[in-house]
Amino acid sequence: MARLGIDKDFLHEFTKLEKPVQERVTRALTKFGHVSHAGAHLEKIADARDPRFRSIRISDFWRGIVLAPDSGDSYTLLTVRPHDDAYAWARRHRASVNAATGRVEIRDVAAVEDSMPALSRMAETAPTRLFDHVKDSQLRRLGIDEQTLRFARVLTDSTQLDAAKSFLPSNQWDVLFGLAAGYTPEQVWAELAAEVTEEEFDTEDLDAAVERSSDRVVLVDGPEELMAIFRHPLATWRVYLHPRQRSVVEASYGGPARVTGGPGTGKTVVTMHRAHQLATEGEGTVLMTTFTATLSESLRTGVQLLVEDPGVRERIDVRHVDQLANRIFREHHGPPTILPPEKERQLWDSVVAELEVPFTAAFLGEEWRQVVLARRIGSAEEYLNAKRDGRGRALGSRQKARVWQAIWEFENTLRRRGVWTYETVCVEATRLLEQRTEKPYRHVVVDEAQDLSPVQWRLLRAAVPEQPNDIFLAGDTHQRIYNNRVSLRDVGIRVVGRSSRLTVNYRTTAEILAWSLGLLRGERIDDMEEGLASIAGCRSEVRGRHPRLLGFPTKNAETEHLVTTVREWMDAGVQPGEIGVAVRSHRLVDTVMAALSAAGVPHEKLLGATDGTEQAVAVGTMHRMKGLEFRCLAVVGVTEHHVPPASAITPEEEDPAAHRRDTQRERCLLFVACTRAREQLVVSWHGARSPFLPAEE
Ligand SMILES: Nc1ncnc2c1ncn2[C@@H]1O[C@H](COP(=O)(O)OP(=O)(O)OP(=O)(O)O)[C@@H](O)[C@H]1O
Repeated sequence: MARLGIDKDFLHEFTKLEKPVQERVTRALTKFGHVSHAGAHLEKIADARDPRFRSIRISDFWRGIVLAPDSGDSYTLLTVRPHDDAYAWARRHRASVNAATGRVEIRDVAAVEDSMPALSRMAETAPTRLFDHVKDSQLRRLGIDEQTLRFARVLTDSTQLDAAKSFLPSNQWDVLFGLAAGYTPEQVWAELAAEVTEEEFDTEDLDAAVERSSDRVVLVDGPEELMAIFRHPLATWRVYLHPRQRSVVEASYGGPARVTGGPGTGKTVVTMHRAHQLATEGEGTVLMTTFTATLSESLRTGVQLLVEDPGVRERIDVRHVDQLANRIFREHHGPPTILPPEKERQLWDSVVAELEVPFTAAFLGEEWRQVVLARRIGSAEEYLNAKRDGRGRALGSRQKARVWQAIWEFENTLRRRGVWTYETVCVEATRLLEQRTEKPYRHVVVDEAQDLSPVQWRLLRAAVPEQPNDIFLAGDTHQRIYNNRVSLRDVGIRVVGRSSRLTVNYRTTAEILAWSLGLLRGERIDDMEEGLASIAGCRSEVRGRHPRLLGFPTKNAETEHLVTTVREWMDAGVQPGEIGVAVRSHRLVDTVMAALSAAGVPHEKLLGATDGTEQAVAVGTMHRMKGLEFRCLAVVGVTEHHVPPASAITPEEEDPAAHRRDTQRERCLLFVACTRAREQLVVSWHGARSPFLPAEE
């Protein structure tokens, strides 16, 4: 029976085809998958560059190009194009097997040949060449074949290599990119070797190479699987993991492990696959968790898509961390009466007034969370001796005694009234779990780890016994958007020696990523292990438009322009659901919604997770944007005094450390918003621009 494979690049192309063409493709391939003599549907192409290319009829006007190896029975769809274009593609491209990885690769041979004469001429007069420092034998060992070798030898600078990204085989381009970026051949080999076995590959056996190429070809078992892939083509992660991601997913760890990486590097994808893997191993229930309801909702959708076996799916419990605390609490005490945040603030105010302590309610609330709860302090003595890292304002012992008095009064009032805050529910649930010998979970997998608070980490630690593969966490401290900071070590989670970093961004173009990274330049950001985190090396290999920065005299002019931009995107074929508008305040959400309404543009307020299938432009606060992505994104109202808003920043004179921390958090929030854009980003303001934006260029 024939096996159909779909090349990853085609899935990206598929999303951009018009609906009727997509339907034709699905129909043609479903028919193809049904017959036992699949070859019967394929036609030889007389002048194809690669004799193993065949064409498949999609409609009168459209053709697909399929790779049909000489032996074996697997067929891989490489591209679908208008008739003439498809044949032209087949005349330019060739498939081969990479000697180092044993995987299939496709290259535009004609483009390599066309660019050689000019590059050779330039190289003749250049004093040095890009790869002078690397021997031929080293390049060959890294999988560079003869044609790419000749090409690499005439390169004189890295912009020429950048331009070759679109036509060289991608694995080989990656190797050259690494070497040009200053990595030694050994370092590049170490990256490759982590992904492949030390096996001799038969570079003629394309069929075996297709089987090995799970990073670029998905082999489809039957029409239903094919339909599922085409229904969610953007969920390419469902079927593909980069080998580096796969090694993180499949590793066995002696204890807690974590993966870090900049935005869009696939951390969420990795956590879902990790949960799937652990649930498949079947040692017990996997808790998959994060810090908000919206995010856990999108994890749940992802898990449903990814995990087909209902038995395995049942072993993955997706819930956000406060939900877990609430569940454990209820099991023992029934539902808690929660004191809402504004009431909590009033309670602090009344404590301040009653005891006449010289501190603000905000200061006391933060001291309680970040010192008392975070360090599990239960007595005045413990508080007097406690480290107060990260708390700006120094306190003498008499001041500490007064703070403690206020905190004691606050906690005592909660007890007396029988009310709880989210934090105290979490603390109580942790106490209950610590008493249990039977823990509710065998594994815990955490996404967006940077935003969990110390009390939440303690809860998770208590929910799973300490053993191999107990906790797996993914996060990026550059994307922290709440005030929670933690030292993992302090909460009993040691990941030393079990940390991996992902560096390739799959979401955003290189232009958008580079510009967004510039927003954080110079910031010192912790790594949750008492050191500093680095985002160096985070890169995207997809090129696109530069972000557009636009200032307007008035808010009206800015929103009018936003409407025009959204219309232009839609006219260019972008679906409304693929467009997002991010703003800092709820009030601006309403303004933008009103402007889109008046213009008749379909839109909706972002309340929960979205997978881009809604037929409406998503408008939401920057906080709501976490974990999402949009093909085109406008970040609006990035105006002085609005980003950051004065209300979100502790005045410097009141507490310089808190001021720095708040400012950094707001900067990170803008960074998170901007890195949600996949292809196009527009950042605008009215009046003076936000101090976070680079000054006029
Ligand atoms: N190996 C891969 N090949 C192709 N696309 C990938 C791969 N891994 C991830 N992606 C895609 O990249 C995008 C970003 O992935 P994901 O959301 O997991 O990143 P992240 O690191 O969690 O991002 P962030 O921290 O910004 O929320 C998604 O569209 C995902 O489908």
